[in-house]
Amino acid sequence: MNAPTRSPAIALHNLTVSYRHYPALHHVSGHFAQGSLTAVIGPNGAGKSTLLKSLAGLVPLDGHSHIERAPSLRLAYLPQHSELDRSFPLAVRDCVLMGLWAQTGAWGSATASMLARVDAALEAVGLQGFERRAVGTLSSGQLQRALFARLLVQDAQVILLDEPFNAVDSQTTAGLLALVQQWHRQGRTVIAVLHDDAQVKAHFPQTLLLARECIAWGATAEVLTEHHLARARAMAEAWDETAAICDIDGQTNGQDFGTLLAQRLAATS
Ligand SMILES: Nc1ncnc2c1ncn2[C@@H]1O[C@H](COP(=O)(O)OP(=O)(O)OP(=O)(O)O)[C@@H](O)[C@H]1O
Repeated sequence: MNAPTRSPAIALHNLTVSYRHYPALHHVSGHFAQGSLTAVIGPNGAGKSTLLKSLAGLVPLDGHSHIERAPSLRLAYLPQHSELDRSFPLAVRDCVLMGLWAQTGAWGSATASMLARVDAALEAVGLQGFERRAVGTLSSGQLQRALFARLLVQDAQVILLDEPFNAVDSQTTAGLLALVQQWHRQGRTVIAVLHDDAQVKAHFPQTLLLARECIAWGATAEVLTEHHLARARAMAEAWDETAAICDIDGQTNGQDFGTLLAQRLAATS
């Protein structure tokens, strides 16, 4: 199954990422079309966050992998909640202003127009009046809105969202989803890790289903089939957490991964 046919914003060539020689993601190839809106789904531990981190340039790729994108492409990344340090003493307005870091520089000061952009972004996410609040005092939903405001001021062409609606109530989710739709209409490329299949079906035209490798990638209705989902679950059950190497022939750590996987898949067909 192929990813969309519009020109690629980002192409993955045999993308493989390992942690301490243990493969979290392997041999993923395909592309995110420019302006596409893609959900990345899969079981826990499927490599979804690793994919986003590799796109953001935060983890090293294995030797034979390559991510192809224009060097000038501006990219914004929203990590998972659990990876944020909320104890850092930072006011909401400064947190959002960090989205303009490329323009302010590490020691530069914000101009009046930058502060106006920050305030407009805070208003767009319904956080006017919260400018001086410490981020550590915000609720989960308020913090996520502040982080979306930061994405707004970043004005990136590619936006990476890792479980953006986790621990967020339905009303806030609806508001944040409206922003995602707005980014899509503006022609930005949006890639979001999600766990809610109904949400994916309703709002995300493209889906990449991962189980450490690509199970399916294309139009959401064609990817979210019981066959593909069962295959992803079977892959997850067959994962060998102690495998020491990633081998393209399917042999891991001296064990016949292919035979084990075939048994699991036969049980689901
Ligand atoms: N920094 C790390 N060091 C070692 N192993 C890691 C690291 N980060 C992730 N992993 C491992 O890589 C695998 C893929 O993790 P990843 O977080 O990408 O999966 P995920 O699909 O996002 O999972 P979830 O749905 O649970 O968030 C997991 O087995 C995880 O334990």
